[in-house]
Amino acid sequence: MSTKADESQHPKFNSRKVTVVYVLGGPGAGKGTQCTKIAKEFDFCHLSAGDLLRAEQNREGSQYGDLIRTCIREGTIVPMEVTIKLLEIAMSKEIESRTSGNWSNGKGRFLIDGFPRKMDQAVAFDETVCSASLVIHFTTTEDVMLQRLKERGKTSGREDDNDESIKKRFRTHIEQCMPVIQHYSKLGKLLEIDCSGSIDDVYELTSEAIGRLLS
Ligand SMILES: Nc1ncnc2c1ncn2[C@@H]1O[C@H](COP(=O)(O)OP(=O)(O)OP(=O)(O)O)[C@@H](O)[C@H]1O
Ligand SMILES: O=c1ccn([C@@H]2O[C@H](COP(=O)(O)O)[C@@H](O)[C@H]2O)c(=O)[nH]1
Ligand SMILES: [Mg+2]
Repeated sequence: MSTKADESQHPKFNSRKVTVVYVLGGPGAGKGTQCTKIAKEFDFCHLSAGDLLRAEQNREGSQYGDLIRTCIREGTIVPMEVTIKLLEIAMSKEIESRTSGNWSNGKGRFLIDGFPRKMDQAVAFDETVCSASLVIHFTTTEDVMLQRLKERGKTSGREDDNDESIKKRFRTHIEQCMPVIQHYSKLGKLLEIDCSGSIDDVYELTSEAIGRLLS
């Protein structure tokens, strides 16, 4: 994978045709869980930045494998060029594969889960790939997130679902991700959803917000 930017067209996707929703929240807040449900009901493509990075980490011949592994274990943010390129490739593939279906004429809907995590990523993606229409921020306490991660860690096999990595991921969330959330709040694009309740309760609030966006 080359991270060389395509400078022929900026942004690559027109936000009037391609709807992008960023889904943010601390580690274990439930972003992936809610995105899976929304994608199914509202015909969104769900792209988890973390999942794309893990797949690239495990791809034979990837020059970024070691870098990604270290960042994930340490709870730090992978340089934006890598993550943005992975997202851009995944979006292009999805649009290409759906041109004969509901997404005709290059239209599309993307839930981008766990991205942008840092200000440089937010600015670069909005400017060069596609500007987000909405930013959902799932909020709850670290205690709730910790319990969810501990439970998930029993079976997830994720290298970062351990006490040491979780502590670092919480710190990164506060130091790097919160400024991104404040940025979108100032732009009037932020919707905060309390995710302390059950999966179904949180989904009710989330699906209402997505319904409003699409109406
Ligand atoms: N509202 C909820 N109530 C109870 N458990 C939940 C809720 N939402 C998600 N979970 C569980 O919590 C764990 C973490 O959820 P999920 O993987 O969706 O979080 P995430 O925000 O994507 O985390 P990460 O940032 O680490 O990828 C999972 O085991 C999931 O089943
Ligand atoms: O934009 C991103 C998103 C994620 N990362 C790294 O991946 C891990 C895991 O992400 P999850 O969303 O929890 O699956 C995250 O802690 C970062 O290390 C990233 O660098 N950039
Ligand atoms: Mg997740």
